[in-house]
Amino acid sequence: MMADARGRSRDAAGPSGGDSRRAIFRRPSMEEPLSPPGGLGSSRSVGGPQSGRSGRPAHAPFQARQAQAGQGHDSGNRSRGKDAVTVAIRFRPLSKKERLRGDVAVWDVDDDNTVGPLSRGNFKPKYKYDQVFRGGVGNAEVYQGVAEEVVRKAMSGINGTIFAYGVTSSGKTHTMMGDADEPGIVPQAVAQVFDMIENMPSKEFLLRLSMMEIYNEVLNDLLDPTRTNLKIRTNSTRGIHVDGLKEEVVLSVEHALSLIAIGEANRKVASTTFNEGSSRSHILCRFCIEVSDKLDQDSEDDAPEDVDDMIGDGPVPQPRAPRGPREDHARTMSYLNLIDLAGSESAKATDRVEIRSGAGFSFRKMLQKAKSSKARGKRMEGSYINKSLLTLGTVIHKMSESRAAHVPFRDSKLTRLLQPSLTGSGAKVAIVCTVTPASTQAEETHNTLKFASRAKKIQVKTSRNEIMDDKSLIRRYQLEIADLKRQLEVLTMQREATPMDATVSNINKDMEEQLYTLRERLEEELRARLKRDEDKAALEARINRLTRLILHSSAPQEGLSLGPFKPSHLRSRSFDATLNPQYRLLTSDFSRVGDNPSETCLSTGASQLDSRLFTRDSTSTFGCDSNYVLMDRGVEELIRRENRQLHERVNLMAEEMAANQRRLDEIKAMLRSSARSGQALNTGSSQTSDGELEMSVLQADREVLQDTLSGVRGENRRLLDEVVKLKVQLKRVKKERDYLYSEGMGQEQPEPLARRAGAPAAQVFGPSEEAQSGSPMASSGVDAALASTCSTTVCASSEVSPARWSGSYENTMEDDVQARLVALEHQVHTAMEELVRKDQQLASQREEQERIQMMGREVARQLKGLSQENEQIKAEHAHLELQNNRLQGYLLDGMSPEELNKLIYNLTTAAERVRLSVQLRKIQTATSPASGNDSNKESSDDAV
Ligand SMILES: Nc1ncnc2c1ncn2[C@@H]1O[C@H](COP(=O)(O)OP(=O)(O)OP(=O)(O)O)[C@@H](O)[C@H]1O
Repeated sequence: MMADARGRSRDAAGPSGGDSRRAIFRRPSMEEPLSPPGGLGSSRSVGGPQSGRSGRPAHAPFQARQAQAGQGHDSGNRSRGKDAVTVAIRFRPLSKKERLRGDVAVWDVDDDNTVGPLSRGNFKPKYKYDQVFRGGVGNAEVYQGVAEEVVRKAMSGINGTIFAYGVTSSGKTHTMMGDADEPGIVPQAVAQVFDMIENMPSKEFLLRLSMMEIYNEVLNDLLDPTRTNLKIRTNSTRGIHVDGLKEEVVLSVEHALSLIAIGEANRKVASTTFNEGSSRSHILCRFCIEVSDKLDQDSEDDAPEDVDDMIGDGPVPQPRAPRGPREDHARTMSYLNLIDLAGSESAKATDRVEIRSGAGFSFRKMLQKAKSSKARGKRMEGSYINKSLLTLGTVIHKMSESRAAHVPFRDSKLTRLLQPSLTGSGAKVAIVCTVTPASTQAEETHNTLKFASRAKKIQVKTSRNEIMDDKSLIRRYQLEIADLKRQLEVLTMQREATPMDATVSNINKDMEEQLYTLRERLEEELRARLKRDEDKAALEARINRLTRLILHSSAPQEGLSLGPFKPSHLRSRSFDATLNPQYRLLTSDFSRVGDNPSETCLSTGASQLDSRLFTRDSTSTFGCDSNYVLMDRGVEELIRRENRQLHERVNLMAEEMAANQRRLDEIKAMLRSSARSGQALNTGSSQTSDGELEMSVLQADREVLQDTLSGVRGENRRLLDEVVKLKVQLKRVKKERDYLYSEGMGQEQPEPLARRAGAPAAQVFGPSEEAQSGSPMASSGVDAALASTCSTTVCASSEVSPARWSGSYENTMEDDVQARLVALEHQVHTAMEELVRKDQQLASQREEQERIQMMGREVARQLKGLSQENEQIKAEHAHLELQNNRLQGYLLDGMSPEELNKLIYNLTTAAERVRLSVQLRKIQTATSPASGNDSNKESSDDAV
C-alpha cells in the first residue's frame, strides 16, 4: 500500500485496482487529529485486502493484539463517562456489473476517516467516522477495527451490539457473515469468544445462541422454523425479550457455526436488481454470555480476575467489586447482538426487476398479471424493510439529539429489539455502514453516510451487568452440580461404608441358596412320588395277578356245576398238545378205546382208566401237588360224568336195537314159513294164489322192516358222531389238564397214568382179537363206535364211586381255594390300606409342594425386585461414577472445557450435544467453589 503525504490512497491493492481506485481512495494521514482515539491507525496498518482475505480468524492473535486494540481507544469517551457508538463506514469495491455499466466511484476517503464526495477530482471532506474502510479492506481488518472490542466487552458482562446498515448490495451480509474464504464478523466473534474462554481458566462460561429474523414486521425463530410470529415482551426480570425464542447452548466454535448456518439457511433471501441473494429480512444473531468465577478456583491470585485485567486497556474503568467469600463470586450475564439488516431498495429498482424478467408477447399479459402479484409482494417486503430502516434512522436521529423528548423505539420491531442496546444500562454498539462508491447509487450512499453521522452522535452508557442473585442459569447449574456432587459423595461414602454390591450379592446368594434348597427338596419329593407310584403300580400289578389267580381258581367250580370244564383263559389260548406227554398218552389211550369196538376191550380199557384214576387218588404221589391232583380229579370226574351219560344213551339204543333184532328175527321166521307155504302152493292153483298174496304181504313187511333198520342204523351213525364229539371234548379236557400240569406252579408233572398203572398202553387199549378177526360188529365204523360207547357205559358202572371221590376232592379244593381267597383278600385289603395311606401322604406332599412352589415364586419375585433394585443402583452408581470420572478425568486432569466441548461436538448429535453441554456445565461448575449471594431473588423467566 502506498500513500502520499496527504494520505490519499494510491494503492492498487483493492479488487478493482486501477486508476479509478487511486482517484477514489486517499491514504489517510496518521498525523491528522480527526481519528478518534483508539489506535485506528494501527488497526489500519494491520489489515489490508490480502490479510483480510487470508481467512485467518481475526481473533487468533487475540492476546497479542490486546495492547494495540485497547490503547487509548476510549480515552475520549472515558472523559465523558460514556461510550459513543462506534460507527464505521465500509466501502465495497465496484462490482463487475457496475463497472460494466460505466459506474465510477464518486466518493473518497481520507486517512483521518473522513468521507467526502469527489467533485472533478477534488475531495471534499464532509463526514467523519470512527472507522472508514476502503474497498480493498478485508473482513479481518473490519473485525479488528469494529467488532473485537465489542465482543471483548460482552465477555466482561457489557451488552454488545454490532449491526450492518446499508442499501441493498452494499455489502452488509458480506461484512457480517462473509464466506468461507473471508469469514465475517459473526464467525470471527464466535471464534473470539471461544478463544477468550480458552484463555480464562479461572472463569466459567455458559453460552447460548438464538437467531431470529424480522420479516415484514414478523418475528420468526431461525433455529426453529416452527416458531413464527414471536412476540416481544417486557418484564422487570428479563426486560425486553422475545417470548418463545429458542436458545441453544453452544459448546464449541463448530457448534455455534453449525447453528448459525442453520439459521442462515432459514432466512428469507430473494433476487433483486442489485443483488442475486438479497436479504429480505433483518437477522439478529444473539449470544447470551454468562460468566462466573470457578467455584473451586484455588489459584485465583495468579489468574486474571476478569476480562478487563486480561485485556489490559480497560476502556471503562470499573471499580473492582470487593471480593467476598467464595460464595459471592461475581457472575455476569450479557448479550452480544450481531445484526445483519435487510437492505433498503427503491420501488423503482423492484419494478425494474419485474419488468426486466418479462416474457414473450403471447404470454405477456398473463405473465404480467402473475408477476404483478409477485411484485406487490416484493414491494411490500421493500416497504417493510424501508419502514423499519426509516424508524431506525429516526431513532438514531432522535437519540443523536441530546434533548429529544421521545424516541419512537416501538415504531418497529427492529428498533424495539435494539432499544436495550441503544439505551440500556450497559451497552457497547458498533455500526458498520456499508456503502458503494458507485455513481449510480451516490444518493443512497449519501443517505447512509448521513445516517452514520447521526449515529455517531449517540451516547450509550457502558456498565457491567453483574448479577449477584441466583437467577442466572449458570448459578442454577452450579447449585445443581454442587447438589449432585454432594449426592455423589454421600453415595460414595455409603458404598465405602457398606459395599453395596457385596450386600446385594449376599442377599442374592442367600436367595439362591434358599432356591437351591427348595429345588432339592422338590426333586426329592418328586423322586419319592415316583417311587410311590412305582410301588403302587407294583401293588396293583400284584393285585391283578392275584385277582387273576382267584378267577382261575373259581373257574373249575363253575365248570363243575355248569358243564364241561372249559376255563376262559384257555379258549383263546393256543398251545401245542404234543409238547405234553401226559396229554399224548391220554389221547392215544382214549383213541384206542374209541377204536376198539369190543365191549370187553372197552370195558377193560375203561376199567383200566378208572383203576388208574383211582390208583392216583390213593397213591402217595397225589400229595406232591395238591392243586394239580385236584384239577386232575376234576377233569376225570367230568369224563366220568359224560361217560355215564353216554352209557345211558347207549343202553337205550342197545335195548332198541335188541327189540328191532327180535322183530327182524320174527320177520325172517315168517318169511321162511312163507317160502315153505309157497312151495306147497305151487303144487295147487288155489294154494298158489293165497301164497302169492301172503308173499306180497310179507314182502311189504320186509320192506318196512328194512326201512326201520336203516333208520336204526342212521341213529347209530348219529350216536357215533356224538361219540366222536365227546372224544374231541375229552381231548380238549385232557389238553386243559395238561396245561394245568404245565402251569402247576413250576412243579414236575406227574407220571403218565398208563405207566403208573403198570401196563403198556398198547396192551391195555389195543384192538381186541374179535375186532381184528372181523366180527359183524366191527364190520362198520358205526358198530365200532357203538361198541366203544357201550364199553364206556361199562366203565361208568365200575365199582369205584366217582361221586364220593369227586365230593372229597371238591371239598378239599374248595377249602384250599377259600383259604387262598381269604389270604388274597387279606393281601388286597392290606394293599388297599397301604394305598389309602400312600394317597394321603401324596396329598400332603402335594400341599407341601405347592407351598414350596409358592414360596419359590415369592422368593423369585423378591429376587427379581432386588435384581431390579440392584440394576438401578448399579446404573445410578455408574452414572455417578461417569460424572466422577468426567470430573476427575477431564477437568481435574487438565483437559480444558474447550477441548471437551470439541470432543463432545465431534462425537455427538446436536440434541445430545445440548444435553451434554448442560451436563458439562454442571460438571464444570461443580469443580468450582460455590459462589453467589443466595439472598438475591430469582425469577423463573430465565429458564432456557
Ligand atoms: N467489501 C467487499 N469486497 C468484495 N465484495 C463485496 C464486498 N462487499 C460486498 N461484496 C459483494 O457484493 C455482493 C453483495 O453483497 P451483500 O450480499 O453482502 O450485500 P447486502 O448489503 O447484504 O445486500 P442485501 O441487503 O440485498 O442483502 C456480494 O456478491 C458480495 O460478495
